[in-house]
Amino acid sequence: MTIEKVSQEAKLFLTQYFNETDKPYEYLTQRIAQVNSEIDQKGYYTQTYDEIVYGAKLAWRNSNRCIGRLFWERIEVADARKADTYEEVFDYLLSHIQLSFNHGRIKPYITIFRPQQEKKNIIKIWNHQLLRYAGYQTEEGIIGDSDSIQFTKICEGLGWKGARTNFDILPLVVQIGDNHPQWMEIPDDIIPEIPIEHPDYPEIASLNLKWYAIPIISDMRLEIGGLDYIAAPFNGWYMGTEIGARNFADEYRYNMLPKVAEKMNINTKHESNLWRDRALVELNAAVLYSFKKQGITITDHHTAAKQFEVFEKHEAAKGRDVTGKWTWLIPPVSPATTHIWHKPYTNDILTPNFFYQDKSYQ
Ligand code: HEM
Ligand SMILES: N=C(Nc1cccc(CNC[C@@H]2CCCN2)c1)c1cccs1
Repeated sequence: MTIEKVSQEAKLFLTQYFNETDKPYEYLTQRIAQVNSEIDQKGYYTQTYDEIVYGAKLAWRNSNRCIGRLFWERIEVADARKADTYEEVFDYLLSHIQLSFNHGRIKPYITIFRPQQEKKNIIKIWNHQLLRYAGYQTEEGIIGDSDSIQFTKICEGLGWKGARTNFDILPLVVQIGDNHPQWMEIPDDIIPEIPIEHPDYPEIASLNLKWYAIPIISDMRLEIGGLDYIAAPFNGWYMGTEIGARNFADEYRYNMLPKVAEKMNINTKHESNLWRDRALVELNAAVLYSFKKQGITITDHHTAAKQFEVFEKHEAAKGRDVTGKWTWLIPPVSPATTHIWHKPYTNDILTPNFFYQDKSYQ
């Protein structure tokens, strides 16, 4: 991005921020003048804490694929822009896991490291999520999460050794500047995991399924006012279908539907008895039941859709259009039972926002 572009994006963001928070106009013109002189000197500018907080909230509100946006104003921000060493970065990441977990009452949280524009000691997080299971391709087939096979190879190449169970939590992998990446095992006692059981089908527990409590996305770029925060891990809480209808159900992932059907004693010979759908619903019910039993925040897809509908009403009341990506907003279980199925959304890309970025490894 050229420095003219940074200045233009800064002005757009600051104007939106000051207007939406009813700050006096002269404060805005002063801040824009200050930012422009800093950009003239350094080619970039430093945002205030309040600016990165509002920027993170706007990025969430603008996330077209997110059904959880009702709570966009309720996110806590850890300002990690001063972090400079591997020790400091790993410490922020472990704190993020613990503070967002909050003994099960999960808090939306984002940790923001320095922007790419600062050039020195650029921090890159190689993990897709801070908590995720390893995957291994073996002669006998796949062990663990097939989504992680490539990253697991990278980790083992860096010296990490997985136990080769279906649920090995991967190490944190961080790279500062052009230095060699460093990895760190996450201590067992801060990894919240939930064993999966079903209130009416006791046999399901014997599948020995479990999943980690918090999804913390750590490989997206947060863009605010022309600055690129390429390390800005953020979390919400899970929607049960993510685990029950995708992670456990996809054939190329844990492929559990045939096993769940067997534990429910339903015949799997003919698709026409909908054994796959019965297994899917009860697996999703088991995920929701198990999280709730352990007191861990989770939402079902019906509640999440209703909350999204309230978000749409709030935005309309503020005179703002809701942008969305329909194919991501509809849940993978019973999508047509939600209002989302029955209405169109425009997928305009606004900033601030979260974007995919090239993997730090290939
Ligand atoms: C508070 C509870 C939240 C829930 C229940 C929720 C739910 C979801 C779900 C189900 C998806 C689709 C994921 C998939 O299909 O792989 C999603 C996508 C997304 N969410 Fe949320 N979300 C929440 C909070 C947040 C927060 C706090 C942020 C950021 C500050 C966020 C940003 C995003 C983004 C950027 C995507 C798209 C990711 C991609 O394109 O791969 N969400 N959300
Ligand atoms: N509940 C969540 N789920 C979520 C959100 C964004 C991205 C993801 C991971 N999506 C990647 C997978 C793999 C391909 C399609 N989905 C999960 C949240 C994660 C972080 C904040 S909310």
